[in-house]
Amino acid sequence: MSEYAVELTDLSKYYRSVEALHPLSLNISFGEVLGLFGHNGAGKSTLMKLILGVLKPSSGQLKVLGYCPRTNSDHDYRSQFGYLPENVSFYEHLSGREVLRYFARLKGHSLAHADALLEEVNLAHAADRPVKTYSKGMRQRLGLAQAFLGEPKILILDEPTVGLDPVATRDFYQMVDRLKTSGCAVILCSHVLPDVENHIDRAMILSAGRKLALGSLDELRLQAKLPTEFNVSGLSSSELSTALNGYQSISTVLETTSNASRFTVPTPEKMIVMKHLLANQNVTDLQVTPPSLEALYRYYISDFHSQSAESQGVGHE
Ligand SMILES: Nc1ncnc2c1ncn2[C@@H]1O[C@H](COP(=O)(O)OP(=O)(O)OP(=O)(O)O)[C@@H](O)[C@H]1O
Repeated sequence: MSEYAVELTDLSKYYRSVEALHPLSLNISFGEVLGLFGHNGAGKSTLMKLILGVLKPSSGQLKVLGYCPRTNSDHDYRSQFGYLPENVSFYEHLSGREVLRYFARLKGHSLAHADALLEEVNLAHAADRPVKTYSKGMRQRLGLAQAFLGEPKILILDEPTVGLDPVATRDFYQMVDRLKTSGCAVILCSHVLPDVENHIDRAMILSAGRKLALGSLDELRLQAKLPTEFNVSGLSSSELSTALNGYQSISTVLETTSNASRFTVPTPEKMIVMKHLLANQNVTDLQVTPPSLEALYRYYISDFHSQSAESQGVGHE
């Protein structure tokens, strides 16, 4: 068994003259969930298809579960992959159970596991109805059950929560958390950033095929130096200034009412500001929110675009 589930060394992909993936090096560990983010056309699907072995790299090296996914067609190797494409489609006249059992046979997994998964994605009640009668969310749940078949060692999910209701979304993330605990490496691509935030170990942001950021959210927060937001209740704005004991000079007020304020402070000063506020007996509520994944995403993307514009002389006299 190799040390990493996925190992990329200077991997690139061109479609004729279009550089869809600039040379990228990246290791993904077993039991790690990597969030893959980027605007439309950033190269996310290209990267996922390279890892699946569907596309041939233009240059560089790639190992998945220790082997090159394009040259290893061994059945036991392939059956360790789980994949949910962006647009799931199934044989419409088959029932959900028939579809899932069909995939279970293809992958060499037990039919009992297929039936258990139908329960897990909450489709048991519709398992024997033709897929053509399924709603969008039900089709997506069937797609997820197909991807989760056979406890994969590498799971690649392209927009997994599209069409899912909030309960199904929560159940989905519980399944991801469980697979992660069992040592599965997960690559999760989503545009619904607030949902993903609590379930990934690292985030990678791509733009025009280039890696703009890679790291845990804490690492990216440190790197981006984005401020932390505070919501304080129980103090007027002048009482807040006194409570902050001099730190009001580094804070930026976003909103204030007669007895509540929303403001930001530089993240390295977060603890000291919290201590001052907690020591104040008039404070009735305090919420501290670190920069969200969405804020980080916006930061890295706009930073990249402003650098590109600068290098092309856009926006300058
Ligand atoms: N088969 C193809 N032939 C030519 N160019 C392609 C092909 N597939 C993708 N591209 C180009 O490669 C780049 C990356 O596309 P890719 O599909 O990987 O982006 P993506 O990040 O998955 O986008 P989305 O969020 O819209 O799914 C884009 O410029 C796209 O136009």
